[in-house]
Amino acid sequence: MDRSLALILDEDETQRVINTLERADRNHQLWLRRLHSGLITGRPAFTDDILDPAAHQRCKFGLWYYHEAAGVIREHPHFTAIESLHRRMHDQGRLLAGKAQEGRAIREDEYAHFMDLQKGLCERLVGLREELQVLRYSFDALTGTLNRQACELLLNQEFARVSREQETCCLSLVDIDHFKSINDSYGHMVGDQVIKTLSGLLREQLRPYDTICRYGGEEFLISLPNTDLAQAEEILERLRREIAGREIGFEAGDIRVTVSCGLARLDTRVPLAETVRRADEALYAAKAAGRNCIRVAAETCC
Ligand SMILES: Nc1nc2c(ncn2[C@@H]2O[C@H](COP(=O)(O)OP(=O)(O)OP(=O)(O)O)[C@@H](O)[C@H]2O)c(=O)[nH]1
Repeated sequence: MDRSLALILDEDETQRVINTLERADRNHQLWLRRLHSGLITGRPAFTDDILDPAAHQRCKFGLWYYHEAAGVIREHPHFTAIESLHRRMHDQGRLLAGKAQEGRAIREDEYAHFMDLQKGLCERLVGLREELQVLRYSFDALTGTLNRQACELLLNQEFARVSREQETCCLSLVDIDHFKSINDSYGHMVGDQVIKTLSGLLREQLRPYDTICRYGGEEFLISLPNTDLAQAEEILERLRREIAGREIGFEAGDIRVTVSCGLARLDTRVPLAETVRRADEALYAAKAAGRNCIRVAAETCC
């Protein structure tokens, strides 16, 4: 899964992008059928979206690619590769159509080149669609944040990136305090709404490039890229204060919640699971210290 997609798209937006991509693909298949039909029947009546030198921009697929496709997927490697393949395929298709119209024979290698470009384009479209489908099932149904499976995938990518670029990154586990008593007092439905409201607060308070995922029932894992421990502690402290100061309004009354946070610097010298374990230990220490506070894991000693 591509990290940039996961950070920017949400579930509805992902579905919308998948729908427009599928429509563009269907339109491309229709275009391909018309071209082949003209080549095979010997009665070619090719239209402008085949013969025009700018046909790759004027065909329905081109209109999707150049005008409609959502901004975030434009950066994706599959998406950028599609441009060149689609344009070159149109160039080659125009050559084949021109020959057919003039009654000239199409060489085998000319046709094979066209089909290679079409195959490449098809592979890239399938690849992009598969990534979006994976992303579609990566969101937690209640909160709309990433689910645990997606989070583990992203964290592995983050781990590789941080190792490669020698960047600093911190992980934090954030857990609602005494959540059982909220369920017990107000019922599970209200408990669910508290979890949902908290995830909204996390998104509101954190930076767009921070990753938030629902790691367990009332527990969130946050990844803070490009952030050292002191900065991360400051961010979490602001977050903790903001949450403790908010009243969440329900029919049953206003509810205040607090959170405890365990924080650890991502250490690329040890497996990723080790950093998550240290963050979890720090969270346990925050609970033991009375809750509504942050504890920072000691650095790994090697
Ligand atoms: N409403 C709701 N409750 C959940 C969900 N997932 C887990 N829980 C409940 O969350 C509660 C967590 O309780 P504990 O692990 O004892 O923790 P706590 O009461 O928050 O206490 P501390 O973490 O020690 O402050 C359990 O009662 C779970 O049933 C969920 O998705 N919705």
